[in-house]
Amino acid sequence: MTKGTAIHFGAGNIGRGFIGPLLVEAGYHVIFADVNDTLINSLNNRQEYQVHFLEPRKRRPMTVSNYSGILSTNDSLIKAFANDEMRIVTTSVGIAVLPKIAPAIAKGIAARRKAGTKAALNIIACENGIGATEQLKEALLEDLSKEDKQYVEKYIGFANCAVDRIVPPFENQSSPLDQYQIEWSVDRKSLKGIGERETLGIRGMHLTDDLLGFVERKLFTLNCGHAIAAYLGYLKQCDTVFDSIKHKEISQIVEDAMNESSAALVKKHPIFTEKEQREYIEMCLDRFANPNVGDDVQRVGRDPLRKLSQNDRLLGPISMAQEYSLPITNLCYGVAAALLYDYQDDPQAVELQEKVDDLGIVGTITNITDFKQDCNEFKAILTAYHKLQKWRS
Ligand SMILES: NC(=O)c1ccc[n+]([C@@H]2O[C@H](COP(=O)([O-])OP(=O)(O)OC[C@H]3O[C@@H](n4cnc5c(N)ncnc54)[C@H](O)[C@@H]3O)[C@@H](O)[C@H]2O)c1
Ligand SMILES: O=P(O)(O)OC[C@@H](O)[C@@H](O)[C@H](O)[C@H](O)CO
Repeated sequence: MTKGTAIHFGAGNIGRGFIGPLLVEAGYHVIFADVNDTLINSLNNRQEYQVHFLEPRKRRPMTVSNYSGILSTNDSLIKAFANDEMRIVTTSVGIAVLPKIAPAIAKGIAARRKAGTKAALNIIACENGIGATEQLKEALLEDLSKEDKQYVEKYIGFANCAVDRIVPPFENQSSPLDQYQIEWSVDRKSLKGIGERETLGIRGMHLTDDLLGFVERKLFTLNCGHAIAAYLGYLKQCDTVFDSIKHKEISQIVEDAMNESSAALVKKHPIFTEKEQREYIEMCLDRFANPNVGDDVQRVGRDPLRKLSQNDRLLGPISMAQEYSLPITNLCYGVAAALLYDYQDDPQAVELQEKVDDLGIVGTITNITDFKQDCNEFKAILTAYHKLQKWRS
């Protein structure tokens, strides 16, 4: 049964491997919008692709069809917004790219209002980060007229979400995509056009009134452990997270850091019990140690400055633990390992190391973390940094 049309910005790993397939399976025609014309041409030429599951237990690949691809700069995309059948807009472009796609969405909304479309449209940014959809909304409101803003209030929902599926990179544009586990938790109260008990009819989408809990659980547990495994693995010259987690001393720090984060998380978000968090950590460790997922440490560690930002997976759990005066030693190892990340093909790693060269490590920790030099967190990061320096020598 057809449910209408969806636009998904970013036809990369998570777009084609997770969100796109769920929307197609739910009965939407999905328009993938991307800046990469080779990718768009390849999608349009193939008309279908397969998604392979990398779980240890065998599942049949899924065939994805009922989609089309369009360059995100193409004006036809704006026209597509005006269509009454257009019901959902999702993104997975990377959180820093959201301001770049905001003008196209703003133009699309203006076209929808001018066409007199009264059907609700929901926008969900599926990025790793807190409040990604909110950030997108703020960026696109700048481009809207007063009438468009009134229209937004009435007909356009902007819902934050937590999105979890490890989708490692693939070798060439036409390769099947591989994936592992699902979570797509969406803020129920921000959606438009659905009743109290309704859903958007997307299997695997979980509507919740406690979204922040799900976002922080995912970012501060899974992504936290994942990033620490990547940065420590990089120091030991590991190619993948799987290789990294085989090192006992790495897996111990990763597990202990996730435990430190969890101890604070269950206090802040009592919707999760300690037992559930223990099981969640087990599930994360199983996923990191899955030999079928060849996930490069460079993908998982990408953009270290973003990962070292205040509310992200490394400093976020430390602040949360500070609120309850809980231990943070292993989380500080994670921060220190990130500070040592010097992969030359990652522009943020290069910028980070230039900062260390300019300010020294003490100045860099101050600049990035805002911790005072005499506080325990600062000292723990500095001590860990000096210990981890020896790993690469
Ligand atoms: N891969 C995962 O395991 C995973 C899981 C959960 C969440 N995420 C999040 O999903 C987002 C995307 O991750 P990914 O791994 O799919 O990255 P990716 O690099 O594979 O895909 C990003 C896509 O966005 C496209 N893009 C870039 N700029 C664009 C623009 N201006 N307009 C339209 N498209 C543009 C790129 O061409 C690319 O195809 C990130 O925020 C990431 O944190 C990834
Ligand atoms: O996408 P990033 O750079 O925020 O984080 C890298 C990985 O930790 C991430 O992509 C995970 O694979 C994903 O979040 C799992 O759901």
